Amino acid sequence: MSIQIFNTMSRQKEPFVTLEPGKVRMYVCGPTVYNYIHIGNARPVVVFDTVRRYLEYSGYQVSYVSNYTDVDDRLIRASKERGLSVPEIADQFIRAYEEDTDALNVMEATIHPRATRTMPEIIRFISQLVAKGFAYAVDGDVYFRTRKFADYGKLSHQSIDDLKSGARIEIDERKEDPLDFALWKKAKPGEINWSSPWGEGRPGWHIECSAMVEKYLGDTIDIHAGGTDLVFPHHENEIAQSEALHGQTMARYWMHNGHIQINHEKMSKSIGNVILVHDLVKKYDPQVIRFFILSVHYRHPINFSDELLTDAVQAFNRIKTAAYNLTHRLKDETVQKPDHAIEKIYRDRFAEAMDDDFNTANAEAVLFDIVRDANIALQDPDAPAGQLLAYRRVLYELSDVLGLKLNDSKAGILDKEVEALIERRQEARKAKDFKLADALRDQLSEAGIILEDTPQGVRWKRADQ
Ligand SMILES: Nc1ncnc2c1ncn2[C@@H]1O[C@H](COP(=O)(O)OP(=O)(O)OP(=O)(O)O)[C@@H](O)[C@H]1O
Ligand SMILES: [Zn+2]
Repeated sequence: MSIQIFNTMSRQKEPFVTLEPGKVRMYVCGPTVYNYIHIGNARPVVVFDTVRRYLEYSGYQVSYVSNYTDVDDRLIRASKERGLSVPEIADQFIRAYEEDTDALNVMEATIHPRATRTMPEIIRFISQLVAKGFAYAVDGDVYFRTRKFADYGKLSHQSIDDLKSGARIEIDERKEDPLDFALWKKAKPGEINWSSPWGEGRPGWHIECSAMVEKYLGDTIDIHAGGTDLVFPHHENEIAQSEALHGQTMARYWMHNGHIQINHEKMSKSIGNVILVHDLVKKYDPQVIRFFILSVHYRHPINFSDELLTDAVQAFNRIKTAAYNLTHRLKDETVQKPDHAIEKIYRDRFAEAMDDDFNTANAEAVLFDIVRDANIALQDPDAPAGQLLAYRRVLYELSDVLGLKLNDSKAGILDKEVEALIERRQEARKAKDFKLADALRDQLSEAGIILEDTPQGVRWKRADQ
């Protein structure tokens, strides 16, 4: 079977066929860099990094572009509040983004363009839209003439008239039509700005992406991706701008990840219900966070809870422990030849899961199949080394495709994870949820952690120390 991708445009899975054989051009809408990223923002980063890794594993050469939106209203507001310039704020949070995504083992993008460094291309793009009659300038602003683009609404499956009646659109006297959206915004006094044929100003958010896609990947690309909140209006507007100008399909496959929610509400900076990656990595191994994000199919929502993360600690620990035990058992072996037939079984199952619209939940289940079978073999003192070596190799290989690092120099659970589990157990006891408290004690004991309740609090040690 070939790779199948669920395309938001057609609302169905389609066989993946690239524009150019063996090559993938992929663009993922990146963060607006005015704050730390939360676990919701981390989801598209991890998911599409995994898509990229799997495409490369399958033999494609991938050009992966992900932008930084480094100027917009929120950056301007943050700059005023903190008395720093917009580029200073952007630099700070680009660094923070790099740190967080490095921790999550996200591969470096082929190119990470910044909107503010793409200004000549953005201005030229807008000028060409004006020249073609798809945009008009009013008093220093420039708007896109939405109704002139006949396919508007095709990605979000809405007609222009539905949009008009349903939309929360501010009435703006200067626009010809309420559906028109800004390509260029006139600068307010003292605001950061760039010179343009329409005066000093800055670009709208949507046009940045159209210009960066065109500059770095071309008029038609293979995959365009982001969170599902970007379908409308962001991606709809990108399509309108790019297809109006180029007269050809902007992207062949549109992929959108579901949201991470808290209490069934989207995690979002504007609501304030966020859990920052920056904070979460202090409590959990970043590999566990990545494992957790991939444990659900990317299109499904995830209702975030500490409980899910502590389950992930436990589950990921089983994989690391098996990897450690295999390495330990094989360390005196001189046999170099793995049992290829065994490797193939799991590789095929893994490919079947990932070919089916990147079903990482099923792909992780294949890792657990390996762990289960390897643990059985490890119990057998006569298990052939070639078999154990195959388990070890395929476990590492497939974990690596998911971007999961199995550091087997030290088996098991990290100190900070033990502390997170203990903290949760204390909370459970305070809430008189003794069932959960006991379950957490069992979970820790399975991971080789012994708890001792003392008048000074909980002490813990490792069984093997
Ligand atoms: N709760 C979430 N779950 C999954 N993806 C999300 C979530 N919130 C934002 N995203 C995605 O994160 C990426 C970065 O977007 P951006 O920096 O513009 O965040 P944002 O939309 O401003 O976040 P917020 O909603 O918190 O303000 C986008 O692809 C967006 O779809
Ligand atoms: Zn975009």
